[in-house]
Amino acid sequence: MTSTTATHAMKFSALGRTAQHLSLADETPCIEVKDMHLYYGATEALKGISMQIPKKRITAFIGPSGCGKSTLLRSFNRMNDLVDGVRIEGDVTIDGHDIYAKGVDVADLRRRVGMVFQKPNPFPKSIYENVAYGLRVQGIKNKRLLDETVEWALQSAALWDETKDRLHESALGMSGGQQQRLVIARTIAVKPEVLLLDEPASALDPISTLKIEELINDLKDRFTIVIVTHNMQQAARVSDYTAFMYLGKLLEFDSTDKLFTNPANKQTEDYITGRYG
Ligand SMILES: Nc1ncnc2c1ncn2[C@@H]1O[C@H](COP(=O)(O)OP(=O)(O)OP(=O)(O)O)[C@@H](O)[C@H]1O
Repeated sequence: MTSTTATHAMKFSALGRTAQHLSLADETPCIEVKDMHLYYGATEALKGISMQIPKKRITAFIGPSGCGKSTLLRSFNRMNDLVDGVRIEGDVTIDGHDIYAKGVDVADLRRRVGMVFQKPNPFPKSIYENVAYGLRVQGIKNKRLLDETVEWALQSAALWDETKDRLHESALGMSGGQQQRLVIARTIAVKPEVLLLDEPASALDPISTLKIEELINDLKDRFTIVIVTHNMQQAARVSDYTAFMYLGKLLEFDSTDKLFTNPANKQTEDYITGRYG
């Protein structure tokens, strides 16, 4: 560690974690992005992004407002396709499959690559029907399978104990934190491979935020997780790897321990030490 980074970057104790000694070189890639450019009309929002997001790890995207974090995240399940005037160049593959290839079933892609947004968005239905929703869309009618999957998803989302006696009550009667965990349960009920989380805790109180962070940690053995967060302490607490973006570019991507304690890039260091943002 150089004297500059020892002075200015965070210390492990400040990260609230022990060192993991992870390295991207040892990981199996899940999402591979090659020289990706994304334009909203004439505005180039992503300027040649290349990265390999590791499988069954938690990767955080950090960077100042407007640097392209959400745009990059949304390109992994083609949510940007819904925006008028978007143009994309470059390649994105997930488990080796080009997700922008002709003939890709986008609905199936979005089942495999689930997404959770900042604001909890439960459907105005019962807790049970929220979680069963994706299965019903797939045509599954077997009650036992539905019951088992709903229980599994709610257990996985650390919500079963709170909901098992009120499964048929409206999801809209839950607290914001419970609603967000319900949305995560709904997303994982269809057994996706990848979970995209776009600032999933930023609308929640500190205790609900902590529960979401614990939940993300519990899920990481089963899913590849990518999380956008404004909260650097949160990135440091929950993620294995962190990508720092700035003005549409990926400036640094490394293990979270390395990026926060010994960043290679001066702009990364300025950002994580709060000099701009
Ligand atoms: N639907 C859209 N139409 C046009 N421009 C957009 C759209 N969405 C994002 N942009 C622009 O693309 C750039 C990147 O935005 P994006 O939301 O991806 O950044 P971000 O890093 O996630 O920001 P924040 O942290 O504020 O959410 C910004 O300049 C933004 O104004």
